[in-house]
Amino acid sequence: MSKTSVKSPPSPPSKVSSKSASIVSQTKNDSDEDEFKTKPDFIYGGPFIPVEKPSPLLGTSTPINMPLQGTFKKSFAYYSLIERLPVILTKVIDYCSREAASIKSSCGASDQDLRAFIHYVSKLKNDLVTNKKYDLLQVDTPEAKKWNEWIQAAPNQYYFTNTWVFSECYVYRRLREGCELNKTLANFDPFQEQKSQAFLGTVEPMCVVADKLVTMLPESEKDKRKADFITLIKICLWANKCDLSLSVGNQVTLNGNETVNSAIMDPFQMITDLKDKLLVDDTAKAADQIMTKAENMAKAIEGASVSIEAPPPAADGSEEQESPKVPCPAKMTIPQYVMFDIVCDNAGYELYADLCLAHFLISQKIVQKVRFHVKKIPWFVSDVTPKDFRYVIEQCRKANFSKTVPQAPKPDAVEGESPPQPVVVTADNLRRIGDQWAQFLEDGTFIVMCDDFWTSPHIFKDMKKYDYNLYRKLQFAVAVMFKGDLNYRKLLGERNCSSVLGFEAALQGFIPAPILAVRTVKAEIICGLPKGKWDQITKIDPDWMRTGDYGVIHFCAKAEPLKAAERPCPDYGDQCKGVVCPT
Ligand SMILES: O=P(O)(O)OC[C@@]1(O)O[C@H](CO)[C@@H](O)[C@@H]1O
Repeated sequence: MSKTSVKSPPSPPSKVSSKSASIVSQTKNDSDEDEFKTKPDFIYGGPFIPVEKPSPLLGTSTPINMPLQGTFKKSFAYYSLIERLPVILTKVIDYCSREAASIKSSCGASDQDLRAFIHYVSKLKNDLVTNKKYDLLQVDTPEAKKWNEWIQAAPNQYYFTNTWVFSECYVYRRLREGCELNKTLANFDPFQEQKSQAFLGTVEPMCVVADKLVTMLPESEKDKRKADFITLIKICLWANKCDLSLSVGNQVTLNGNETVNSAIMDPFQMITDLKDKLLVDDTAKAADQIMTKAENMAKAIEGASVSIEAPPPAADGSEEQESPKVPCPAKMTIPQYVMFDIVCDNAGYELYADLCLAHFLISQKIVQKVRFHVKKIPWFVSDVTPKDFRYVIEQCRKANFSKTVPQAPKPDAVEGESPPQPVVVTADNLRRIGDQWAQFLEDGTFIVMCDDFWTSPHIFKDMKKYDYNLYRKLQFAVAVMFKGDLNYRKLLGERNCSSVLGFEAALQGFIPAPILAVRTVKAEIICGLPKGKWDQITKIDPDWMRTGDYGVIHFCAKAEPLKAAERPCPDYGDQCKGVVCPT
């Protein structure tokens, strides 16, 4: 393991690609790529002599066991900070200038409001590319105060030399602050338009999936149920290719941006086609163990509800009964429902795939509820917010699509045999399942949650420390599925662990419930590979970890047992009326 120091002094990053050079050159004119010449802050009476400071950046990739950070110039973290994130911010500025009229009218914002926002984002971008020290947040909310505490407690408060995940999350949090500081823009989502466009570009595969999903919904026998469960997890996996932050806001299609009018875009075919790109496949284990655990949990809940929900008649024999008992979440050791949790990633087609899996789990009566964890604020361009969640369901309900693809005659067709029927894809089933999802949302079968923790910079092994309540909530789930690359990085602690390290060890103790990690590989961090696999793929394509072309599905069945909580329940606190609560 390298002993590289990560607490280096700040300096502007030294190397930029041609694409982002213009961004950096606004504030930087270093001619030497590897040395930084900076001006001293002030010299009494003397000339301003360039002073050589050692570069805090290193011309290497991330050493094993080091945190991912912009310090390492051959890493994707560095590339992302110097190239992707500035382009994403530039696109926000361009969008606000181009669409100023419509933004102003939909938000009720003035010219001045929008100008102030653009100015804020420009400064943010400039601070990022010149590796300035983080500014504290200015808004006065409890959540912003916490952010300021985290910033001040960070061992390194500079964009390139702090961990990549902290700097990226900080940028998206600041982008939000740019809106919060202007009342009229408080609900403005600068990525809304990109997300809507992305949705509309994937209606065809949605229709194909809907047509198949409806055949998977009627309660089926065990083997078919397991096979369908596995298929839907894989649909969820490859849906993670649709990520607008990786493409810096450009639209992505499932089949690599190819527009093929002569064929149907079939996500089920993709599962077969990409079989060799799935590097870890724990789906069979996950399906078996989740179904068994869910069954056992359902029995335990049934047993417990007899004793909790049916209080004995009043002692004096009167009709009056005690009020229904509410189990205290802090003391509860058996959940109230069999629940499957999804920590969502991208909106649009990826969320659609998650909803299909959720629908299947409910229809097969494997679980009783599905909780979707989404982001409270716009995040990493395409991450799901509560508004995006409603949008996807509403769009499915009113989708309109029809495509007919003639089929080529079979090569061995005999004379006079009628040609094969054309394949017709419509949105009929898509609308049906959309209606059902709206109903699930209304009756509480689907629950949307947006805890602040998901938009914090913390890795998941620290969840207990920073948000014990959320950790406790996750413990009630039969399993938690974490979607996407960013969640994967947070699961593995944003550390470049050995690629052969087992998934359970890589989680570093974060196992509130059995964990299913479903992610296409878009950053240089991975675990659970067979020995030699990493070298083998790297020889074929040195950039394979940045493309999203490969995938992993890990499952860790082991979980921390659900015991009475160490702390009082924050939901009820002093007002607790729970049967098991001692107060
Ligand atoms: O979480 P997702 O949508 O699968 O991927 C997010 C992503 O595109 O952005 C992050 C860096 O900006 C990386 O983790 C990854 O490349």
